[in-house]
Amino acid sequence: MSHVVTLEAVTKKYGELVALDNVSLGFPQGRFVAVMGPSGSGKSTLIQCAAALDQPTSGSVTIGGVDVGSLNETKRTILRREHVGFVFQSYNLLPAITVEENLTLSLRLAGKRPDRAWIGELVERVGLQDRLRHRPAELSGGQQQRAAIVRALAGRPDVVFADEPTGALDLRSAAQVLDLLRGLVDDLGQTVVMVTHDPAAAARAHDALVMADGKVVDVLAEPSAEDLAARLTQLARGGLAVHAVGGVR
Ligand SMILES: Nc1ncnc2c1ncn2[C@@H]1O[C@H](COP(=O)(O)OP(=O)(O)OP(=O)(O)O)[C@@H](O)[C@H]1O
Repeated sequence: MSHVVTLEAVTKKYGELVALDNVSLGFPQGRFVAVMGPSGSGKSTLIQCAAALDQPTSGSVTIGGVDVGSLNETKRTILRREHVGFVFQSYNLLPAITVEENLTLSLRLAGKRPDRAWIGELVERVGLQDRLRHRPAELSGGQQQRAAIVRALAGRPDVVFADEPTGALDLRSAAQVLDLLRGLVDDLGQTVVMVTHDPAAAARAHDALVMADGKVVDVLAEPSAEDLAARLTQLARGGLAVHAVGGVR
């Protein structure tokens, strides 16, 4: 199985605090991977390092075959722009421009010509054809998040990192966003890595990676919400038994 992003022995320290502790894993091409774990377990730090937003203290990260540690800041920015898409809990659409302009802004700033046919296909997939000329504030939260997903995919990234993408949404909108992410993986072969606190959301992923104390302590293939909730409860009580490893190395 080829990996879009690989971490080898990645450690991230903040002073004495070890936020990531010698983590080695790969995010496989065309899989939807959820990252779960108690607060402070290192989920955000893992994603920040895996997405080249932050540098590990030691170890290496490879994105699309490129060793991130070998790049200077400018080249890292270009690597992120060309290979990585981001979806945030708070959508992060610019309020003063239309939805359509938001979808292509970062491509245009990078001097790229947006692929209109591809973006049109994505817009249709997320059902926002009649919302393109509106400002983001005129859309519901679910619609704004669906627009943010189109924006993340507009440049055909190798991997999309989604940080609590359903955290601000009601149940129905959250389900639509999760269906959409899963469909992008199953139908288009997109690779998606999603941080979530919600076992039901993580259960829509192919694999769920469970973190505790800066380590990956479980990888559950085709996880159920019940199994994940039980595992998180166990971790909250201090249990660290290591379970069988599935599709994510
Ligand atoms: N910039 C920073 N400076 C100092 N400590 C940090 C910094 N960022 C994270 N940490 C610490 O590193 C550890 C891991 O934090 P991280 O944000 O990765 O956890 P998390 O699992 O994403 O938590 P949450 O679910 O609450 O968002 C925590 O102890 C946190 O306090």
